[in-house]
Amino acid sequence: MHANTERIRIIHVETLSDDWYVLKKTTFDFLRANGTWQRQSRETYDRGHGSTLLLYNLAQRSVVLIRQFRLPTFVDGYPGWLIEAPAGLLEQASPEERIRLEVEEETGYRVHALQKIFEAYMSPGSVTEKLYFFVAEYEANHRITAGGGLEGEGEDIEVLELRFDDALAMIANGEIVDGKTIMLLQYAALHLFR
Ligand SMILES: Nc1nc2c(ncn2[C@@H]2O[C@H](COP(=O)(O)OP(=O)(O)O[C@H]3O[C@H](CO)[C@@H](O)[C@H](O)[C@@H]3O)[C@@H](O)[C@H]2O)c(=O)[nH]1
Ligand SMILES: [Mg+2]
Repeated sequence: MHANTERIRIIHVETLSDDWYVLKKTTFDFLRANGTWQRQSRETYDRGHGSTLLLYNLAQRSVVLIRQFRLPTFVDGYPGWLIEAPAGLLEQASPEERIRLEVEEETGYRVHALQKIFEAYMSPGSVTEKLYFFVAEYEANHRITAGGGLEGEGEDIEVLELRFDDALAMIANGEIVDGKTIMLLQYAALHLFR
């Protein structure tokens, strides 16, 4: 088989929207496994990469999550308030640097030792974004502000400290429907709270 890059020839890139983030339509020739070329076009939405982190406390068997309004889920017919792990877009910073700032801004907790666990494309058919996943232990006295996010950016974030078993049950009963948060809680069930 041909090297992967030899199987793709970009023909044309059109910017459909360039406002807050960038939506492009790319036409390309694709060499199929059977050796024939096929012309295709796909839209890609580029909002940069992001990072997310689960704060957990083993002794208390608890985690810290946030609740915030997410318009895309609202326009899809969901009530709109999602329970999530804190997360943020990288904006030129490193994933680790960014998540420390973001967790503090959103939850009020200062992050001490953190551990990178994996990276994942969250919606690879349409969105270019890759998310960097971290976990970190927290203690009550690591909380240095109320958190809540940046009012000037429209953020109005509620901080939730939950029993880990309740958080897991909320995946099963549909109260937690955010992909990154489900991945972090399941990682915690497999590797942290045993
Ligand atoms: N004006 C305007 N502001 C926007 C728009 N889209 C996002 N913002 C603002 O941009 C900021 C982004 O906040 P972050 O905390 O950096 O990112 P996030 O929205 O929490 O995203 C995180 O979670 C996502 C969902 O899982 C991830 O996709 C993303 O990578 C990141 O980790 C927020 O203040 C948000 O209101 C927009 O279209 N217009
Ligand atoms: Mg955020």
